[in-house]
Amino acid sequence: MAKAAVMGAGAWGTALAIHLARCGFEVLLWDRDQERAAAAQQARENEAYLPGVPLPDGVTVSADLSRVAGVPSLVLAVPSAALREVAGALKPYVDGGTWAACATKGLEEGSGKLMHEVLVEVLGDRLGGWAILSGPSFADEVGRGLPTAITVAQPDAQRAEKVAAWFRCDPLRVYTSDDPVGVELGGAVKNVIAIAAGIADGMGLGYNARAALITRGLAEMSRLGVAMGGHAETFAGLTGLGDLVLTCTGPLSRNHQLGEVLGQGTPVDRVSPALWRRAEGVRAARALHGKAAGLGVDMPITEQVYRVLCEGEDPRRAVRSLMQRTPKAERPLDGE
Ligand SMILES: NC(=O)C1=CN([C@@H]2O[C@H](COP(=O)(O)OP(=O)(O)OC[C@H]3O[C@@H](n4cnc5c(N)ncnc54)[C@H](O)[C@@H]3O)[C@@H](O)[C@H]2O)C=CC1
Ligand SMILES: O=C(CO)COP(=O)(O)O
Repeated sequence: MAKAAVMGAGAWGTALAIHLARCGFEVLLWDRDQERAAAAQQARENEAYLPGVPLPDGVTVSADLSRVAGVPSLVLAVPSAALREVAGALKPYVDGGTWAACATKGLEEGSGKLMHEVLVEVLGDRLGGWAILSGPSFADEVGRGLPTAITVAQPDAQRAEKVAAWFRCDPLRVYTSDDPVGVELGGAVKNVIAIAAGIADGMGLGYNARAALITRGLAEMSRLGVAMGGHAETFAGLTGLGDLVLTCTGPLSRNHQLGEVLGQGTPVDRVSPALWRRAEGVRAARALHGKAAGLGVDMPITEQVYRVLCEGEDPRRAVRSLMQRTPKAERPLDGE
């Protein structure tokens, strides 16, 4: 039986491990926490992160990293803040026979690097190959076997196809892309826009405001993505528009949930630490703030989310600032 290892036993890692077991893999699900790993292995359920979804027989949960040695298919599903550390810890256990799919959505804070750049920097010379996995995919729904479409991205089509094939069984439909920059950037920016949409919903601003945020969020995502070397059309796909629609409208999104409590008037320092930590958009807003400024790209919604999260801006003032910007012609994919 083919073997796979999923790094990170949070909601997404657990859902992907369950899915790979469905596709016929014998899966090691690695949790950094020994006690939690033992509890999930015993209960056949990850009660802490994906409650109510049983672990199939093909999934073994363990905190023993050395069990990754010799496993050819690796999936990284840790938060962006942990990717460099976890990839570094994997060094002794991977070799040219190991291929890695990175399912993390975000940018490295400080460096502003994309996740595949971090992965290649740390493990690139050891791995046989890598790809990015992204798209509109709530872990809970994938875990429960609901139909989902995702994208696997790699500049080389054959390599993308090799990794996409791991995930190709019901209920996942897996597309490929040759644009990892665009695919990844979409997944990082949508988290920030989902916070904005959550804020608007929390303030009761209505469906019109939400539609405007999704559309103008797509415009700023595309602007930055193209400036970074991504392809404009990628942002109209699953990993751009698709994931924006999901997380800006779906109450399951942690980023949307965070925005909603802020929009309802909870001050930033009163937000539950777990929600703050689990919303990738917080780290992405900080990273994108620097990146957009460095590249001279205008990202007004991201900028206002950054101000609300990091500078204590009142969401009502943030909305006013966005509404009072100088009127201009609408050029959705490359203009202002
Ligand atoms: N939950 C979802 O529906 C989806 C999440 N993602 C992405 O997957 C990544 C992980 O998200 P979730 O699983 O939802 O997060 P989560 O909050 O459910 O779980 C995070 C997991 O990472 C572990 N972790 C945290 N710091 C660590 C470290 N330093 N070393 C090792 N492990 C560490 C935690 O113990 C926990 O098991 C994020 O980038 C997220 O954007 C992508 C698609 C769907
Ligand atoms: O990326 C996701 C779905 O595609 C999950 O979104 P949240 O991290 O906002 O929950």
